[in-house]
Amino acid sequence: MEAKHPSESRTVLTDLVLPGETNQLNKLFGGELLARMDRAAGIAARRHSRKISVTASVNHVAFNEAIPLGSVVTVEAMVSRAFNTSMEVVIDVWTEDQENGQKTRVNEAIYTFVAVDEQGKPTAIPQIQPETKLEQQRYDGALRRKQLSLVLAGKMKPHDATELKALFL
Ligand SMILES: CC(=O)SCCNC(=O)CCNC(=O)[C@H](O)C(C)(C)COP(=O)(O)OP(=O)(O)OC[C@H]1O[C@@H](n2cnc3c(N)ncnc32)[C@H](O)[C@@H]1OP(=O)(O)O
Repeated sequence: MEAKHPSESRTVLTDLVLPGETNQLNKLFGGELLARMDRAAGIAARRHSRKISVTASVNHVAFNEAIPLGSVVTVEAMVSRAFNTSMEVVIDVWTEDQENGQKTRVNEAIYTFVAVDEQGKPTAIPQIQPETKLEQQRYDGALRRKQLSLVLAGKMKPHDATELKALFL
């Protein structure tokens, strides 16, 4: 399988924050944002793998800034690294000043998707070749994050997490 670039999976969803999607403070519900991020990340994973792709893990979410009612919110997702059957997808969330168009990065998240066949069995995917400096940084950190996620899920022994150990030794 030929390697692909992160930009080939780039997925951008832009939508408003409507009244039914906010809490008592008129800010966007965290769960609504998680759903938007999952949708964008799922499309990005499918664009990379061209296979059915399921969410295996939400590895990191930071709600850095609340998003007010009426905001224009852009969710941008891109595969940062592909392993055998799994992919790390990095998601950036932006709001847009509707007067001057200036964008502010308000949230970020990292999800893991797994490509599966019609029976739900994990299946091989193309590798990825980063092109930009940011893509290279995200690629380089992805194995460490994968190992952390697997250790936390009880699917890897801490002793086997070589990348994680390298941080401390
Ligand atoms: C788009 C959606 O929202 S889909 C709906 C929500 N998601 C789901 O319903 C998924 C339900 N879960 C599943 O179907 C299964 O658990 C799967 C397909 C995700 C994984 O199946 P498993 O039997 O655990 O497969 P397996 O152990 O072979 O792991 C497959 C890959 O996922 C990786 N993986 C599994 N769990 C995790 C985790 N918690 N964190 C990071 N990576 C993980 C493995 O390391 C492996 O990666 P690799 O092949 O690239 O090295």
